[in-house]
Amino acid sequence: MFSCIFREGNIYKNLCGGQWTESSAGERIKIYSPVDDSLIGEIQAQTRADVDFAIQNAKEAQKEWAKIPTSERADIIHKAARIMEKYEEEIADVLVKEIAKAKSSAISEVKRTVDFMHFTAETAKRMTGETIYGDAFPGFDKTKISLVERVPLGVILCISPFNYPVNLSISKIAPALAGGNSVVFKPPTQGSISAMYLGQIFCEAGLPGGVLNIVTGKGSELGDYLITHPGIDMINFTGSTEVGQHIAKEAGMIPLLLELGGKDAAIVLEDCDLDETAQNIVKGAFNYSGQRCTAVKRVLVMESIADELASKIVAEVAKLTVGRPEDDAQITPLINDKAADFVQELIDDAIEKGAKLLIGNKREKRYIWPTVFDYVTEDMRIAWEEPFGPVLPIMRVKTIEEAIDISNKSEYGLQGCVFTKNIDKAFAIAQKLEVGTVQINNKTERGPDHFPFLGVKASGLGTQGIRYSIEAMTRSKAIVINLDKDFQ
Ligand SMILES: NC(=O)C1=CN([C@@H]2O[C@H](COP(=O)(O)OP(=O)(O)OC[C@H]3O[C@@H](n4cnc5c(N)ncnc54)[C@H](OP(=O)(O)O)[C@@H]3O)[C@@H](O)[C@H]2O)C=CC1
Ligand SMILES: O=C(O)[C@H](O)COP(=O)(O)O
Repeated sequence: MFSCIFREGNIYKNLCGGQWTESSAGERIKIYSPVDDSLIGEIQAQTRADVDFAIQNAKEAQKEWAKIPTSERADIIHKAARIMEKYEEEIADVLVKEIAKAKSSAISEVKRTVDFMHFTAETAKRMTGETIYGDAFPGFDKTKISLVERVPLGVILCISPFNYPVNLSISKIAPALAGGNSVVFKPPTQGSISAMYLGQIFCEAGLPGGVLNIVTGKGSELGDYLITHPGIDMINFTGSTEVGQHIAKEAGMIPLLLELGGKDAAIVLEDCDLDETAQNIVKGAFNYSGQRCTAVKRVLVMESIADELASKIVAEVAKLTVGRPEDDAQITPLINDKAADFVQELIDDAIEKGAKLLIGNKREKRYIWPTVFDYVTEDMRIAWEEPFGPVLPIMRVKTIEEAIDISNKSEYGLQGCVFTKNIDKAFAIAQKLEVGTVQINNKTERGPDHFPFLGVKASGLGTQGIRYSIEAMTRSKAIVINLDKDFQ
């Protein structure tokens, strides 16, 4: 086997067709740290010809990979997970520099990814097909039997976002491979170096050449060529609603799994435990500086307890540390200037339209101090738009119906949460919220990773989650046996 060394100095190469490749145009993209603008490394700016090469290799390798018994495919995924543990510290350090994730969260991302891989390998081994007898349908009998198995879709294009470049990449790649597919993986440009370790670990684990192929380059330049390529059989994408909707328009008649933006609401009723609720909301809103699709992005609170909740939220927010990710600060610089400018725009709009600033509205370059507004009204952008940054709007409501109505008016439908001790009320609200998942007495969040995770409306299409992802990237194949009726 060729050596698994994916970098020379700080120049990173891509695993492609079982080789470590460079851009055929000889072009590279420099990756700088959002923390201090230092140069972290250079990735390949690949061309259309490189994409063709990756997809052609994926196509050929998939045929053989699908023939390998599931247990052997699972063994390779287990092995890759064990190898990833070896790189835990190194990958976490890259995440800290490349996407400004606090060190402890970066370590958690790697650990969660290792667990995800082991669970995927085990789940794949336990997935079964089914046998259906004809006699349940009028006019047929037991001589007609359908044997239904799940078969791979072929070549899966996996595209992941910057905020979890390791975990949200493996949450596509591992289930795709487990199901017998090959993969063309396009990591986020800011996040590529962290994501590139996946090529390294699968190479070390002995994954056959061509089964996993990495393509790097700017989505705005290479994206359309990838998503419309006739060699791609399915697209599994996590990222912004804007790009997700563009993919849905352009991709043609292939299956899509899209996990997009959100505007998750926390509905807070009078009888909740206010201390726990405030702590939950603050964690949910400000982890990784709010750069999570599942972040709590607005609070809809009953008027009678709004003052008390707001002061408890402010007390929790005041404890958050702002600083460098290597020092494990809770609020770290946003991913780029554009993101910080956008968050500042939403803050300025809220102030201009009369929201009451409770804490925050301080900025230094890409650092935005955690900001909370009270008395946010429906005419303000922050009531509807996803900041992907550390800003939390509080909207006061008079009734449960009003809270449900505001929650459902959003274009998004990822998650929602309800805080109350009354399970009957919680359940009734949960049933009315137009979202993929409702959390009762907990912040909105994706995990544990074997639960279904999905968005409705502009938040997505299809369902992720270990078993659900394997199902989404395989299809039913039926073979019907027609027995001789004379032997019945
Ligand atoms: N629902 C969910 O599970 C999640 C949703 N998100 C959402 O993602 C957004 C933040 O992530 P961000 O990375 O900025 O999202 P983007 O949509 O900007 O980018 C996501 C990925 O798509 C690529 N891309 C960009 N343009 C195209 C194109 N035309 N065709 C194909 N691929 C393309 C990007 O590449 P490049 O980096 O080179 O531009 C990147 O790899 C937020 O809106 C957030 O809510 C994030 C995480 C989870
Ligand atoms: O990228 C995201 O925002 C994730 O899908 C949410 O994951 P989390 O709830 O585990 O942070």
